[in-house]
Amino acid sequence: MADDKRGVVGYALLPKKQQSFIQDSLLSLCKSRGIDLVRIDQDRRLIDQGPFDCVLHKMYGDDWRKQLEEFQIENPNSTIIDSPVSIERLHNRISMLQAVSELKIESGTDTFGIPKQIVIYDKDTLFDRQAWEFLKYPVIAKPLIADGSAKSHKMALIFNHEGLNKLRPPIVLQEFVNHGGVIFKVYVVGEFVKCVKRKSLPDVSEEKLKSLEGSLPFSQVSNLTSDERNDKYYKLMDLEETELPPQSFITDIARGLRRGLKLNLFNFDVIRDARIGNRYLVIDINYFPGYAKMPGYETVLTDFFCDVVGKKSLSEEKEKGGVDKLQVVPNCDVDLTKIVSKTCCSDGEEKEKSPVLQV
Ligand SMILES: O=P(O)(O)O[C@@H]1[C@@H](OP(=O)(O)O)[C@H](OP(=O)(O)O)[C@H](O)[C@H](OP(=O)(O)O)[C@H]1OP(=O)(O)O
Ligand SMILES: Nc1ncnc2c1ncn2[C@@H]1O[C@H](COP(=O)(O)OP(=O)(O)O)[C@@H](O)[C@H]1O
Ligand SMILES: [Mg+2]
Ligand SMILES: [Mg+2]
Repeated sequence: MADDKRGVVGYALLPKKQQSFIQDSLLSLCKSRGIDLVRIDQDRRLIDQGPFDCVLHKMYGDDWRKQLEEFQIENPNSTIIDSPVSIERLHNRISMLQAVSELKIESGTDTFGIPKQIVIYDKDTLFDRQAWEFLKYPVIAKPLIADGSAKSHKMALIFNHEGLNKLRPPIVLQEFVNHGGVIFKVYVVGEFVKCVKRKSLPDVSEEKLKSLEGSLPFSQVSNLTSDERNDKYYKLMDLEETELPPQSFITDIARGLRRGLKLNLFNFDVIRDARIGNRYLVIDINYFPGYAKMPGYETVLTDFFCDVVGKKSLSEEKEKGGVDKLQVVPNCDVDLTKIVSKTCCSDGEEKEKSPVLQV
């Protein structure tokens, strides 16, 4: 694109996402760099709107997917961020983490992987302890489907057999790994990678486990409100004291995942195994996460949009075209493993997240 021609990025986001992501500060920075962010009207067909150099979206469903396909056929030069097929892989907590297991990275002394886990489709298997004897209590029960619904975030820490009663398969049972109560969130925007710290579930000692009963439901613990964060229980875990993982190691994983998943906009959650100080476990990958919580998100996203629509980024402008252009990961045709469309974890009731975890 000639650098004097404006780039147009159309966005299709749910109202909550639009509110958090499309901030005036982002709009004006984009504008000053020759990019217009334009809302896609979801009451009209996508194909009747535009032109868009890029379509940015976090919308689901067959109809939307068809609209994107139609749009791409009519507008082959437009870039869709990201391909619905690639995004769908993240809607299943098993296929999501397979991408991590498939990664081959030379990592020196630090190692990475995923926690031991099993997918449970029925109650018989759930209560058949032999079927998952390789998992020791405590375990975390997660809904198999991670489609962004409130239900898909409802989890439970299971301390013993009694805690299984409230679970509703299909679920993933995953080994709970003590990690010092701090989680690392790694935000990826194209080639850009940023790792931040957030509070997580506290460790469960073997001693404590003996006295714990049944299960403990929780939801989106890393998104605590500031009141919850100041609660004396969470204050025990000192975020500042916790060292970040080595940046180059995290960047290698992030870039490997980006290529493996064929996605440009995602984040992943990493914990450091408290038993083995240099072992890192990826536990969750999210499409188009809450970027507005990332310091300087406006610059990072604006640079990315410039790359996508073929405009010079700020650093290129400064260096007068001296650096290579970033490559947007192209759309792909990944064959999805089994995707189940409905699931429920725990007792399925609408419970509030529990700010104070009595572990
Ligand atoms: O709303 P936010 O800003 O907390 O962002 C959520 C993410 O929080 P994070 O950026 O990782 O702290 C959140 O990440 P977690 O699953 O909490 O690790 C999800 O990405 C969530 O999307 P969805 O509900 O899974 O579709 C994200 O929600 P949406 O903004 O997409 O609704
Ligand atoms: N295997 C695990 N071991 C220890 N803590 C975990 C594990 N899996 C998840 N958690 C904790 O539970 C939280 C929610 O789990 P996660 O898989 O990230 O679900 P969500 O998609 O709702 O964010 C994590 O942020 C972390 O605090
Ligand atoms: Mg998470
Ligand atoms: Mg998630």
